[in-house]
Amino acid sequence: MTSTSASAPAREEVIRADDIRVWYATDRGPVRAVDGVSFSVRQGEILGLVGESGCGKSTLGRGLLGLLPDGAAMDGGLTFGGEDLLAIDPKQLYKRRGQELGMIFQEPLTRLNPLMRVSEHFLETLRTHEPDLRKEDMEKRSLDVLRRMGIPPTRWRSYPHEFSGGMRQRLMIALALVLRPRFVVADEPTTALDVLVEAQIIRILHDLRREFDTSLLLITHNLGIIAEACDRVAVMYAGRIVEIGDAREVFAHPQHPYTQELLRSTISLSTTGLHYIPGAPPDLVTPPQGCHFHPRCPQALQQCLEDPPVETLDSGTRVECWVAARDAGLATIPAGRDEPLEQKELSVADEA
Ligand SMILES: Nc1ncnc2c1ncn2[C@@H]1O[C@H](COP(=O)(O)OP(=O)(O)OP(=O)(O)O)[C@@H](O)[C@H]1O
Ligand code: NI
Repeated sequence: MTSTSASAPAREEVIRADDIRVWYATDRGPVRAVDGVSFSVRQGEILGLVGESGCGKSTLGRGLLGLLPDGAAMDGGLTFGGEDLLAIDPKQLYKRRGQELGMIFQEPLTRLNPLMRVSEHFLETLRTHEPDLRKEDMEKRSLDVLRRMGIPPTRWRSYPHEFSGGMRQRLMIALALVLRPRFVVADEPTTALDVLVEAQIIRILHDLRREFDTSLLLITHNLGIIAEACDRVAVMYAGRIVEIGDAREVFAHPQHPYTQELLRSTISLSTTGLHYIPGAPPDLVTPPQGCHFHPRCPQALQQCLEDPPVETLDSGTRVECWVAARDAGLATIPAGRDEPLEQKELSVADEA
């Protein structure tokens, strides 16, 4: 099913993020939604991005494409197809590279114009980004992508409201893919869809990779989708990527306590529904010092009040955690700092 990136030959990096930060200006001060994130995505690779609500996943995805809303600011290094994009105003990025960058949004209805037919959506998109294409070629290419998404040519002149929710989502995906982007961010493409559509979308994502070598950042709450669709997975917590590695490896041997808790909560929700991660992600105006997860971490030590080291293990997994680094023999914790941390937040949440 899923091809493992481990056995595939090393491939060209399509996008590389270096210490990316994104913050929103608010009355209370800056919300540090993405707080120093580094990773790359190779050609044809599907990287999953998971984490609880409010951890900064959508902000990161939008930042990579230059699609941040007003009031957001970003810095750090960003390379796309070898070109250094640091110098480019993030807001210009989408205009310049829009054809090579695609975004599949969470809520298809708000992105489709109810007054425009399917045909007009496609032709307008192609005219904007590939004005030299002949109209008949635009039509041919659009119909081909629609067919792949399971939308028959007879719907070419339909309006968005004539489609079911699942079909509209596929319409959105087709619209993003008609430009044959090299890198696509899909933000919760399967939320609110039934299992059948979900399976279909996963298949389409695989087709896409096979045919066009598209690279994908797939944002989802659904760890099942990550397991089925992704080569690698990045786990985000409070603006940081706390763990990133081969998807199978991370699922089999999660290193960060947050990843472990996330996996436990998913497994038990689908069986007994008993386990959840106590507490909630922090306010990103004033995140906790040291490891941002320490107030909720069942394994937290005194040392976790200091910024955790970023270590790459033999398995290739990169993890940001004192306990994981110590257990791998990559960090020593000073005597006296290895006592468990008193967990006020956990006991409060457990009583609730
Ligand atoms: N326009 C905005 N202005 C101010 N703060 C914002 C804005 N958009 C998002 N945030 C804040 O930034 C943080 C990260 O939000 P983001 O939507 O990126 O998280 P997420 O991981 O995608 O969450 P979800 O899983 O719910 O989609 C949150 O604390 C959120 O409240
Ligand atoms: Ni989001």
